[in-house]
Amino acid sequence: MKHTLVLATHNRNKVEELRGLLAGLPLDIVALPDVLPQALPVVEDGRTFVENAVKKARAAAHATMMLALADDSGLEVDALDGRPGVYSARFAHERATDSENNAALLDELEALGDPVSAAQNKSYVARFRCALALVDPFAKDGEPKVVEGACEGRITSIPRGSGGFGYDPLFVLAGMDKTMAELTEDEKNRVSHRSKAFAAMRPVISELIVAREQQIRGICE
Ligand SMILES: O=c1nc[nH]c2c1ncn2[C@H]1C[C@H](O)[C@@H](COP(=O)(O)OP(=O)(O)OP(=O)(O)O)O1
Ligand SMILES: [Mg+2]
Repeated sequence: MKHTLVLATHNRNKVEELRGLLAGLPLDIVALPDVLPQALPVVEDGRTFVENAVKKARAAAHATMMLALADDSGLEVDALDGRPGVYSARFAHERATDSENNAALLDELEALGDPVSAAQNKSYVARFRCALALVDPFAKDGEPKVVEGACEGRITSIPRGSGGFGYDPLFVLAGMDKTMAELTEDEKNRVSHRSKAFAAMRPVISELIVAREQQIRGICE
């Protein structure tokens, strides 16, 4: 039996990556914009990635009555005291594109000093963070299941690569001489903050599927 899971995101790149991560689970996966014609009025005003992920998953689960998985993620730069953080998607301005955000990030880093030389040193240390929230609209306790993952690296002032999305071309992976945008989708899905969070989410989803099937068998018997 297949269960339906809605990906509570309007970001097509996340949909693609999450589909790859969910492969092998007995799920029919749909993206929120494909099942709801209008965007849900979710204000991403949480103080943490977890709060925002829970808001998005709850809204999608209640609007669709499907099992909903949401992702809230972003970039933390040590030299900027953890910014852009939860404001990553709107770092340049409220409706910013990825390239506007990347330019805003480099502008801020440049204001701190020469980015090319500083990229070699600790001040440009950064990490991607991801919170994933799963909400089952039929769960008795109504509690979301939440996991987190992070991926360490540093910011380079010279963008490289055409894969991925967001800040990927500026993010050099720790221990590798590659930006996240120079990885294939499969490679990114082995190292990213999203994949690390998902490694903790996969068993949670599996257990939920087993529990649902037991429930259904109970009703049928
Ligand atoms: O793997 C990633 N590679 C590069 N950049 C990334 C990644 N993961 C998140 N990011 C950046 C993009 C965006 O500036 C922000 C996410 O913002 P976030 O609100 O979670 O997503 P979003 O608004 O694009 O879609 P939605 O809220 O509908 O899920 O962090
Ligand atoms: Mg968002």
